[in-house]
Amino acid sequence: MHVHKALTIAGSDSGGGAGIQADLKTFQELSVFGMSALTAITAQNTLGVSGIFPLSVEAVAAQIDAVASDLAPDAVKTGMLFDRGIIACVSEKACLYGWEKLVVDPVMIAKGGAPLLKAESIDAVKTLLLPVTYMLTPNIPEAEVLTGLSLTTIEARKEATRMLSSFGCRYVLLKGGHDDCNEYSTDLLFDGTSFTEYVGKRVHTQHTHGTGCTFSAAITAELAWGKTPWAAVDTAKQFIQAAIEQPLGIGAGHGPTNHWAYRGGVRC
Ligand SMILES: Nc1ncnc2c1ncn2[C@@H]1O[C@H](COP(=O)(O)OP(=O)(O)O)[C@@H](O)[C@H]1O
Ligand SMILES: Cc1ncc(COP(=O)(O)OP(=O)(O)O)c(N)n1
Repeated sequence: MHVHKALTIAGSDSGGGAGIQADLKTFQELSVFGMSALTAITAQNTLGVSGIFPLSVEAVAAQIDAVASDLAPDAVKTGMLFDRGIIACVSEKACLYGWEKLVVDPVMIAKGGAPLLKAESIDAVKTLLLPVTYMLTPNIPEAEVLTGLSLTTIEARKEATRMLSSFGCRYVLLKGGHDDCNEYSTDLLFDGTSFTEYVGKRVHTQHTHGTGCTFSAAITAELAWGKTPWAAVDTAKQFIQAAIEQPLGIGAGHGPTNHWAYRGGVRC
């Protein structure tokens, strides 16, 4: 049996809906062996983030080295990286270990407003991380911060993906979840030449905590299986659509998505 393996470098969400927890649940659901390097611990639930405790660069580097030197991930993803030191460390390790399939979800701000990336580190994302990125998966506000453009039209979004691609990443997937007034939630994949749209019916729900983490983890899992970027995004889109359409309804605030839904639902 060939075991497909993926590594997530991200923060812990104690509430289990986003971060490392969402990534590992998604890997498991897609039959990928999940491994992790924690960047920070957050005290978090469906009502918001009440504490952030970053780990040292040494701690992050040691986890990555332990995994990469022995377990050779087929694909790697990043989530909350918090500061420039951790971004620089991930960039160095990507070069050192020759990661070809590095998915970067440029997590900046949690839905409740808590900053998960220091504002002064945004430049490091562009200069250190994007040149080693295989697929970048920004949401609309993150793409606006990275490009300085206002992304209210489809033409502006295409322009933003072109600009992001010029920073060095191979593929850019601009997510449409924040396009709230639209009946559909459409994601745009740019391969350096052409665009592919992934369209999902918008679900009117407050249970969207961790959508970005779950979506990028599903893409990473499919890449670990050796799927093309287009096929990986297609499966991930089905995964996240099911996870949003069949919420668990737990917690008093923005509840998590349902990581069991794509596979057929929760055990009763
Ligand atoms: N309400 C929704 N209905 C359907 N799909 C959604 C909804 N919200 C987000 N998505 C999808 O979830 C994925 C994550 O997108 P998004 O929520 O924009 O990311 P993030 O969590 O990083 O802000 C995308 O495929 C997006 O289209
Ligand atoms: C530890 C941690 N990492 C990332 C996020 C953000 O996740 P995301 O998928 O963008 O979901 P929302 O925060 O937007 O619901 C997080 N909250 N915590």
